[in-house]
Amino acid sequence: MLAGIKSEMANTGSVKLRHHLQGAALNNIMGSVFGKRYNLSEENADAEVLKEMVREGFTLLGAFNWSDHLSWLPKMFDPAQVEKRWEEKLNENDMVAVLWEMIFRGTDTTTLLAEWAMAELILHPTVRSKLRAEIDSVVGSAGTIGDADVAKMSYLQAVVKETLRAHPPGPLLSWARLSTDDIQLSNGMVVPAGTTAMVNMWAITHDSSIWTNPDMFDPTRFMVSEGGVDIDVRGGDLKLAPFGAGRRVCPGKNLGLVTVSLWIARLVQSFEWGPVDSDPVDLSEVLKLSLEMKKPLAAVATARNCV
Ligand code: HEM
Repeated sequence: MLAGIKSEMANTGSVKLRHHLQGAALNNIMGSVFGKRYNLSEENADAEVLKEMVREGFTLLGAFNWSDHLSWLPKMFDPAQVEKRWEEKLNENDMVAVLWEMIFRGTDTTTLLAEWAMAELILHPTVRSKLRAEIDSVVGSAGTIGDADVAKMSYLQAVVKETLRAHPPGPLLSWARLSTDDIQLSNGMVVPAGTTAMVNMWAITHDSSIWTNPDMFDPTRFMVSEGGVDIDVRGGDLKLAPFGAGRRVCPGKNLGLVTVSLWIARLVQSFEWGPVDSDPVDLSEVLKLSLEMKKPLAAVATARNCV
């Protein structure tokens, strides 16, 4: 990824970060699932097909589905035999689906989170230099950053948490859920069995009764040493549960957090980042199944001596 960014900068004078992140994300997941990696410095038909499948998967999953709202419909019309297969054991198609789900869920989420984080870092030079100072203090300006180093970087983790709060990649978690029983809420309301419910995590993470200045990008809110609070973003605190919580919590949450933290640390260590004057950073959002930057991030990345 770093070499690709350097080369695009040399050729065009600026860099569109998203496709570099998508390539790295795909390689990461394909490496974990199939032990396979692509050489992304040249065109690769397989990798392009996979990226297109991920894009299509998100569009389909986010599309309106009558069966989510009319619980009797699948009993009458169920071409994929979903109802019948509840009773069966996992077959080969199910296993393919599980592996595909990891590729599909693990690629876009990490890409988008890293893109949002870099956009905020470009807009906030003081946050960026504080992060750079932390990275340099842990590994030096040219040291290779590993997972163990990331664990020592509390400000980096705060930057990732603040990005998850400001721009949760799955703002509606998995969109629709169907309640199987009547559920009594703590405020006295009852959600009757058979209700389709959505959790709006974006609304929770922007609620001013929960967060001070929710529209401000401020990683120190998670720095205990600076008066902030350390929140477990992996489902332990519903104020900020960008991976969901409970039985259907994201199984890739630890991998996602480590991956994105490592990418951001390496990107900040390796390049000086700045905006493109003719193409400024725009934080407008577009909601697909995930929350994307409407205008993909363009930046100027000047290599430091460690690349
Ligand atoms: C920063 C990165 C990531 C974010 C923000 C994220 C977020 C989410 C969210 C919000 C859900 C839905 C949870 C719910 O409905 O309660 C989910 C589900 C899921 N995620 Fe992730 N995810 C990330 C990375 C990954 C990775 C790296 C993988 C795979 C290796 C992965 C695999 C899955 C799978 C398989 C599900 C479906 C779980 C189920 O339905 O039971 N995710 N993720």
